[in-house]
Amino acid sequence: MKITVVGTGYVGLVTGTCFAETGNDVTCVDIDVKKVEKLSSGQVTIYEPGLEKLFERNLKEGRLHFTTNLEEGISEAAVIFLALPTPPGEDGSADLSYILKVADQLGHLLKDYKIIVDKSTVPVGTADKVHAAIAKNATVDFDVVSNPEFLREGVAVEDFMKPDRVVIGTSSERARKIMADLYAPFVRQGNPVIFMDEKSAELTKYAANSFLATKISFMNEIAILCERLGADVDMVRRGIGSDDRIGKRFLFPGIGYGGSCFPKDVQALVKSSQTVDYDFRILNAVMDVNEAQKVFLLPKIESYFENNLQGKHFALWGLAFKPNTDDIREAPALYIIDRLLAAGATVSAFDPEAMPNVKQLLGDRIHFAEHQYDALDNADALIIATEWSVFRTPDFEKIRTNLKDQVIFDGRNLFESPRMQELGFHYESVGRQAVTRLNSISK
Ligand SMILES: NC(=O)c1ccc[n+]([C@@H]2O[C@H](COP(=O)([O-])OP(=O)(O)OC[C@H]3O[C@@H](n4cnc5c(N)ncnc54)[C@H](O)[C@@H]3O)[C@@H](O)[C@H]2O)c1
Ligand SMILES: O=c1ccn([C@@H]2O[C@H](COP(=O)(O)OP(=O)(O)O[C@H]3O[C@H](CO)[C@@H](O)[C@H](O)[C@H]3O)[C@@H](O)[C@H]2O)c(=O)[nH]1
Repeated sequence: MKITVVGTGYVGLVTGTCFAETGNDVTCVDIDVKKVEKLSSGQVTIYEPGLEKLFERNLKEGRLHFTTNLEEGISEAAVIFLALPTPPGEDGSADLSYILKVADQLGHLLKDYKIIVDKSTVPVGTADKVHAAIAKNATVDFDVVSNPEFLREGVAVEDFMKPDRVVIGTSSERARKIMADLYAPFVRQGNPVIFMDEKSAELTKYAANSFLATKISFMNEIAILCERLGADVDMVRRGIGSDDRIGKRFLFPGIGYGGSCFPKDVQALVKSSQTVDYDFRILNAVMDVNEAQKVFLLPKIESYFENNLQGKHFALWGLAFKPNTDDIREAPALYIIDRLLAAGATVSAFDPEAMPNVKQLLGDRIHFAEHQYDALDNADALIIATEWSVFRTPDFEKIRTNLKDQVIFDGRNLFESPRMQELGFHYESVGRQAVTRLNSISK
């Protein structure tokens, strides 16, 4: 099938590449000229494990094309996916201007029946708005379908190729058949395509993200209780996660959820609720807890250094909002850095992929280390903000000798507390009791 993806960012590039991989002829359209040039010349513009190989193969075999020209890009397509940004507007509700602008243009450009698919995360009622914006100028028949995307960054290819489910919202029988054909290769594993109306599909996406964010904020509050009551959140997590009704996943406490989706989508659902005169109380609490959680380590750090961070130097491992991505949108590490700098401290950071993005944002306000161990030089303490695999089994001897003082604040619970104590560290984490060194080995 010939398909077009409008918007070749994270979701657009993965969507286009994966549809090409299943034999479709895919044209990706983007207004970013540099991005289109890079992609056309074979350069993948995002860091996503497994994507490059698929991208190169499909580009070489002629199933992937890139253009900045919308008219040319959609001319032969049967299905047009809109994978455009829906950032928070000034009041926190989803900004639909990117989507509606393209919808408006499409109305002028459609020459035969096409399906226009909202792949972006959009509030309930957007399919109707997109339909109206196209219909204003269109002279041919078309359908608008809601097909939200559930991929996670870092495992995006796997999520797309083997989805837990595909949600397709449409009231058109014609569109339903074409969408079912398009997704047939992805649901061979027995996972379902769930057909529903457009509004339910739109709400499903927000409900999924908001529910997952709720799980995280809930566990972060349990972690606080664990610390105060003398319990261990790892034990509690295992204890409740073994109940199938609760499930093992997304119960990891930490320093808050970040990324380009949860923060904006939870906020957008709260705003949507307000438009129908409903105060979504649980989600307001989820957001409050997350705000506090992003800087959860700060009071621990301040207390250790007796409320004086002036002149202190910190090593920071992890800048991306989670491992296996270079994405720093709403990354908790950035909030920690801000607070440390404001308190007069300095920071030397290391991240396997995200440093170029942070450099663009912060310039020389912090130091970027060549290697994870270089970041430790002369540091008063190590702070861990992202659970990259390379941080999980470090050379503790190197940490000990490179750090000025053997102190670790771990926002991702990477290590076992008793072991850290044996190794001679002062170690504080999330939802577990702080341990202090048995034998202090200060330099
Ligand atoms: N990033 C994720 O993990 C993820 C997962 C599921 C859903 N989503 C949702 O998918 C949507 C897209 O997210 P993203 O992270 O891919 O965004 P992104 O910012 O990475 O990419 C958007 C792309 O659209 C392009 N663009 C903007 N205006 C355009 C126009 N008029 N014509 C053509 N291209 C245009 C931009 O240049 C950019 O390349 C959002 O609604 C997001 O909430 C994101
Ligand atoms: O137990 C957990 C799991 C996750 N997180 C944090 O939650 C955030 C989001 O993580 P994750 O969901 O893995 O990343 P995203 O790539 O943002 O994916 C989410 O957002 C996407 C965009 O809407 C959806 O498509 C995905 O289904 C949804 O998982 C990150 O900051 C994680 O550190 C935790 O703190 N504890």
